[in-house]
Amino acid sequence: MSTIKQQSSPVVALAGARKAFGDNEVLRGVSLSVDPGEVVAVIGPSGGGKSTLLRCLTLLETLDAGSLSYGELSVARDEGGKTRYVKGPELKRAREHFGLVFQNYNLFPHMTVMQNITDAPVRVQKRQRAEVELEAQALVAKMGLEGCENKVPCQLSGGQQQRVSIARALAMNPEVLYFDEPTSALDPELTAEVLRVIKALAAENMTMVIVTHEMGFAREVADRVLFMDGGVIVEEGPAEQVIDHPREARTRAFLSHLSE
Ligand SMILES: Nc1ncnc2c1ncn2[C@@H]1O[C@H](COP(=O)(O)OP(=O)(O)OP(=O)(O)O)[C@@H](O)[C@H]1O
Repeated sequence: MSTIKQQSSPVVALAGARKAFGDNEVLRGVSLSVDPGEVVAVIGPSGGGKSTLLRCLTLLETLDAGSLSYGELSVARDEGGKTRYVKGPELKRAREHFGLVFQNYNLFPHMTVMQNITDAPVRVQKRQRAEVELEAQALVAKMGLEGCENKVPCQLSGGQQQRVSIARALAMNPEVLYFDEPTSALDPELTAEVLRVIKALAAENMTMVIVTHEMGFAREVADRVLFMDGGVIVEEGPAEQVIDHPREARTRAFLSHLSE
């Protein structure tokens, strides 16, 4: 858990987010603001809208209504109950604010570990290859992946692949890193190594929003826990409150069905 809190504007701010798929209203007025260095865990039952929230925050889905900004950049504005997005170079700039780590790693299968990590900084950010490779080498070490540099994903364990995908996201120098159930495809021993890496990032004050079913991990790492159900944030606060002493009956009912 990060201890140093800075007084500055939020890294990301979402307000009044609404999203429906046909008749299915998946987000029904969600607001979320994340400060620099803050770690937010999002928990809740299946189908509650957690992944859709992340997909809207990362511009993989568009909001029907509501607004979204990254730092000073207003990415999407609510105009009379309908969301309008920035376009072209501004949209591209918006994408540079965040990184996303998926449940199933989403690595390029034909590329080596180093190529997976260096591809986007060189190709998208047009940075110098030599400088990017130096940084990538440091990320490989930080993720405990020494010796894997020239391997392709199918030669790695799931835990190693997920650590490559974290390194790949960090290589873009994002201001906030989003995780969508980063360990749900992993066996328990491989889960531990990925959680250790995320905890180390939290200790370095990396701003993160983590959708997770791991309650013990959420308790340890999160400054704030959001409980989402039915497309709304039902309860929000420190882990001691939301996980250990939930006030809301819906939160209590969900947690009582989980084994840690
Ligand atoms: N692209 C889509 N098209 C249609 N319906 C969708 C789409 N994406 C999500 N949904 C629906 O939105 C609802 C919320 O799904 P979402 O994946 O956001 O929930 P979740 O809380 O992340 O659940 P889980 O913990 O199971 O991943 C579900 O009813 C789902 O079927």
